[in-house]
Amino acid sequence: MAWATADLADREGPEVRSCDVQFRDLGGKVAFEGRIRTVTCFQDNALLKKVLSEPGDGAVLVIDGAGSVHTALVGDLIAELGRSNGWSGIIVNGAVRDSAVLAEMEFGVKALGTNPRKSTKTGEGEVDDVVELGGVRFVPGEYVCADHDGVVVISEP
Ligand SMILES: O=C([O-])CC(=O)C(=O)O
Repeated sequence: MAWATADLADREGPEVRSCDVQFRDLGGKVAFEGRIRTVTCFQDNALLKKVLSEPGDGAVLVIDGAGSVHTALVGDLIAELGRSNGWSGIIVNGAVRDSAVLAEMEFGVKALGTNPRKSTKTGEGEVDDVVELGGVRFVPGEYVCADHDGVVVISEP
C-alpha cells in the first residue's frame, strides 16, 4: 500500500499527525512507509545497529538522537544492513554519513543532516519507547508514511 502524506492530511483534517521537523531526504527511496519501531540514543549507534540486524518485516525505524548532528548515527553499512533485513527505511532525528551512497540505495532515509564524525558504540539507549518529534508521537506498532512532503503517523493502515 502506498499513501501520499498530502492525501492523509486531507483525510484526517487539521488533527493530522504531521511531523513539523524539516527532515532532508537522503535515501534513494523518498516515499516509504511501515509499522513504527523506535530507538532512542545519543551520539551512539550500537543499539540501532543491533535492531537493524533483526528482520524488519517492512517496518520503519524512527531513531531519536535528540537532534544532535555532532556524529553520524547511520552510514552506508548500517543502512545496507537495514535494507537487506527488510526494513523500509529510517527517520533520524540526528545525522547520517556516506550520503552519496545512501542516495543510490533502495532505502528510505530521512535525517536532519550529515556529519562524517563517527558515533560511539556503547549500546546505550532504549528500544521501542514512544518518541516525540515535531509535535507528533511516534508510537511503536502504529504506522508512519514518509514522502517528498513530510512524515505522517496514523494509528492503522
Ligand atoms: O559504523 C558506523 O558508525 C556508521 C557507519 O559508518 C556505517 O554504517 O557505515
